[in-house]
Amino acid sequence: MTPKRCILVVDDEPTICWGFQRLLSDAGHEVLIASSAEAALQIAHSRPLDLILLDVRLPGEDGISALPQLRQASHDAPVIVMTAFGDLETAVGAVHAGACDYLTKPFRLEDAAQAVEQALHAGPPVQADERATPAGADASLLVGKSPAMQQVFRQIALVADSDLSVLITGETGTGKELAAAAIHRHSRRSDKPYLPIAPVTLSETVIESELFGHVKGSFTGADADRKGLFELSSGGSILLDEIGELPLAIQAKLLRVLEQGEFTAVGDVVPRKANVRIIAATNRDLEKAVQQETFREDLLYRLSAVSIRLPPLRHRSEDIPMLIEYFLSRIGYPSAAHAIDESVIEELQKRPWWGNVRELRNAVEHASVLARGRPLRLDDFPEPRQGGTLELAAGGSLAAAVATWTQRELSNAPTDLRDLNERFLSATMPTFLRLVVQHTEGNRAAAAEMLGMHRGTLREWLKRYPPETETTEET
Ligand SMILES: Nc1ncnc2c1ncn2[C@@H]1O[C@H](COP(=O)(O)OP(=O)(O)OP(=O)(O)O)[C@@H](O)[C@H]1O
Repeated sequence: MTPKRCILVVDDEPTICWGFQRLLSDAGHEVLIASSAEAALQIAHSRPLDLILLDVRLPGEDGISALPQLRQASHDAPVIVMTAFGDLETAVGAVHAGACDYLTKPFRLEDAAQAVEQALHAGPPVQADERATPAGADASLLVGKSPAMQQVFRQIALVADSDLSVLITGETGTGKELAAAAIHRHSRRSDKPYLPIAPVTLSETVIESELFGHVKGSFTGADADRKGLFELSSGGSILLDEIGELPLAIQAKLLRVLEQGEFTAVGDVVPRKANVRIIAATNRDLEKAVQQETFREDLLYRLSAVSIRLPPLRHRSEDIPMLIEYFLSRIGYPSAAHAIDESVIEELQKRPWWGNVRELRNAVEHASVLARGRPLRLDDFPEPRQGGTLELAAGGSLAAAVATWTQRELSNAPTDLRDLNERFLSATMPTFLRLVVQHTEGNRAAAAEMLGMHRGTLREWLKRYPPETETTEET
């Protein structure tokens, strides 16, 4: 059992203070309460503290700006910051100012108790970071206020400054690439290169040379030495998107980078040092890929030292109003904050958004073109992606189904039909591709051959129109 410690709770909400008082004194600790940063500072100056739980919103000085003084006055006692409605910038700001953890309200008491125990047992306190938190460039903001996104912000903030590799998982369009960029932006490597790369778009032979470079004469056409991405991003971070699609031979080389911090360029014998933080992203179930022997278990183990899961939009529909406003203001829509009625938002919140935030962004942009500055109506929005199917009535022909779909779309969108082709493909391709790949028992190479296309093209299509069920990698 932890020896008795002195814990200061700084919050102006009596219920929170009361909750902590009970929880922590039941665990045998002494609990002090302060309802403002100023009062907390007085206490910190007057007696030794083992831990501070600090709210962000306080009546006078706010928690984040008081944090450095509080740490100084308490001789670097660990601080856990608490906030309602934190965004990523607040979470990162708290960690940079020296917080050891970050709790978003409302939190479960068990989670708070766990954070307290971890903080009390943690090693030497983190040093405050002098860097100002860089404000995210508009298009790189990770927007959300749902508890699930708050967890994501917390994880990003806690992991950003370390050099650990991070695995980001989540369905297509959930913001994995944005999360990876945010990790780099808030890390100590932020002034060094950040190179996102999706090996899936490259042919297998090119991937190795792209990642690790090659020496002159190592293959036909290699008429000069060429640096790979690992060298070009030296000191920075690399995002390996669609990591689940990486060929096994390259997986082995990547494992070497992770384990030994070195790699060898194609055609070279001398190993080179890698100073790159690896962030990987996937929408595939890598555990399943390990079972199917298309992904190395040791690599998965290595990559997922920290893993962040981005929740699908349908599980956090409370983020939809904020995201709509954000996308509207990004395109400069007039009165973005009031451009859409509550009842329309409620209808949009009921949709499944299989393409997640990307689908929502496209839908908002589509609706804004139709609405031309007036408030957005539900019929300005494209039809939801119905898991990608065209409904074929019993006995009906494919042509009849296509005709019904097309007529409906044409009448729904009287003024803007620029993305009609894309919507047709989104409605049909996921089913088409799923059945073709199922037919070849998951063998994408065979599926590509059957369709008379390059494997890379099929990969692109599968990425763009993901089938609803998983397929296995080519053999
Ligand atoms: N939380 C968010 N806030 C703002 N924009 C978002 C958010 N999540 C996603 N987006 C936007 O949605 C689009 C898709 O995001 P992103 O490319 O990061 O998704 P992804 O999960 O990497 O998708 P994929 O697996 O298909 O590569 C981008 O335009 C991105 O800006």
